[in-house]
Amino acid sequence: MNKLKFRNGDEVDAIGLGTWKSEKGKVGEAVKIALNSGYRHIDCASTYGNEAEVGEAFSEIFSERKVKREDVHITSKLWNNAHKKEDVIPALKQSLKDLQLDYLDLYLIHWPVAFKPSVAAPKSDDDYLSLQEAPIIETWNMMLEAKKQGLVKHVGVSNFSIKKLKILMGETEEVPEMNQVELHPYLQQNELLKFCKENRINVTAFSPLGSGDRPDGMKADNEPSLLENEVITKIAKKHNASAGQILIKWSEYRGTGVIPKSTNEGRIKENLESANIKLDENDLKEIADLDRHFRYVTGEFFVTEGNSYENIYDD
Ligand SMILES: NC(=O)C1=CN([C@@H]2O[C@H](COP(=O)(O)OP(=O)(O)OC[C@H]3O[C@@H](n4cnc5c(N)ncnc54)[C@H](OP(=O)(O)O)[C@@H]3O)[C@@H](O)[C@H]2O)C=CC1
Ligand SMILES: CCCCCC/C=C/C=O
Repeated sequence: MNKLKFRNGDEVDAIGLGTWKSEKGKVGEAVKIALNSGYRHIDCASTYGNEAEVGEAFSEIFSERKVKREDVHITSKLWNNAHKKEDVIPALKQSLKDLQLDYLDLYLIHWPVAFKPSVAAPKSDDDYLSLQEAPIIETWNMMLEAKKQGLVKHVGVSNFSIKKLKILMGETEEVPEMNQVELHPYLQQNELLKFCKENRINVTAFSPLGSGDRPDGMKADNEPSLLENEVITKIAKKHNASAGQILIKWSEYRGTGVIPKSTNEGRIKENLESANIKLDENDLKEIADLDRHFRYVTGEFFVTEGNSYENIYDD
């Protein structure tokens, strides 16, 4: 499998397991199945509400010593209500406690959006902090402080546009090591990918299969299906593979990480096995032609009338 390399030489397997929407009562088993099947990259976040159960699974697997902690890359993310500088390290320590870990491999600022500390999901403009109350550079500096303290090995961001990366990079000496963003054939983000590559920022693709299990309130009417796209299904048939495997392999070809979510044993294993598929130039050309700038995870749930975050993505 392809690996992504950090600036200090550390590496992470391109394919990891996503855990957003993985239900309590299922997520721990999914993580254990993944680690026992060969996954060495797990994507978590405090806002997924399931880190404690993921932590139980880590504890069980690492205590068995069949998989070593140091061989697994574990990511978590700072939620939007902990951007104030005094809140960053306590939020990180809570994730470490829930995940039963001494350190994270990667900690990301989840969104370039700041809520008041008491707010989990904003309902009105009053629920946001202003840029003066929570300057992103102060949040970033605390991420770097967490790295200095050895609580995390690498730090990065998520859902950052080129414009927002440039603002951050203009004010810091240590630029993000990762940008985790939505990426799939309908949203190829070639410009962002090029910018990140030029600046040695690794990229991880989220919602690579189209995030079909989002709650209805987060879905647009008549969303296009990636898994049922006729080009993808045709290529899948040609390679005797599933549509999901083609989508995952395509991300690997582009040099990004990719973190498909599943709590189903068969699909967890199937997704990892996509590493064994080989796509040809014609497949890649046909998939490149599917780009249509379509987002599944729009960030609309952060928009309240009049707040200043209406265009999270600057596009
Ligand atoms: N940084 C950020 O802001 C974000 C990060 N993420 C991260 O990315 C991960 C993946 O994205 P997510 O939005 O969850 O969606 P995905 O694109 O990974 O899609 C998940 C859906 O696909 C199904 N599925 C999984 N494998 C297959 C397969 N081989 N064939 C058919 N269906 C399949 C899953 O069902 P089942 O479980 O039943 O298999 C689930 O319904 C998240 O879980 C999270 O870790 C996601 C969104 C935003
Ligand atoms: C309470 C969960 C809200 C999720 C918002 C979007 C983030 C998705 C995945 O990371």
